[in-house]
Amino acid sequence: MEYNLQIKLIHADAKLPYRANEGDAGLDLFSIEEKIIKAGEAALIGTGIQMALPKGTEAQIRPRSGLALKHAITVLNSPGTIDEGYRGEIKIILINHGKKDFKVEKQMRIAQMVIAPVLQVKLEESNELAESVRGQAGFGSTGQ
Ligand SMILES: O=c1ccn([C@H]2C[C@H](O)[C@@H](COP(=O)(O)OP(=O)(O)OP(=O)(O)O)O2)c(=O)[nH]1
Ligand SMILES: [Mg+2]
Repeated sequence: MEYNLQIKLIHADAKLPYRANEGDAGLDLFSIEEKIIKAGEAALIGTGIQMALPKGTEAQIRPRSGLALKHAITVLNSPGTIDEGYRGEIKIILINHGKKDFKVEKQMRIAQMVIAPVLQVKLEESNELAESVRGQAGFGSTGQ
């Protein structure tokens, strides 16, 4: 099934998210800013877009592997969460894990977003939890 994703361009340099190939999960997001991110530092970069996500979905902001591999540039809060009801500008927190400064250019594709379904749950406080085979074992309990 196809859902409509409304996008509003709010800046002269803003571009619609870019799907490189039909069927790709990720829609690339463009920077509207030119900014140098110093080695080891993070920066908030504007995309110049606002969105109205389809009901029952979120957008996940993820790094682009090419930027990560070639320049050690990634998304600090990956995956960033865009809530369904958020109508502000989508912004990306990039971090430079490399040893060299990195220049973000205007209209550079800096991250990608994946639209994903969100289960709406009703919270139910309970003293007795449904039993499971794993129980409380975790954090390496099954070995290497
Ligand atoms: O990478 C991101 C992450 C978030 N947001 C926007 C959309 C999201 O719906 C809102 C809040 O994000 P989040 O819930 O991650 O941040 P918070 O620190 O919990 O802020 P809030 O108290 O506003 O929920 O900020 C972005 O534009 N980019
Ligand atoms: Mg929040």
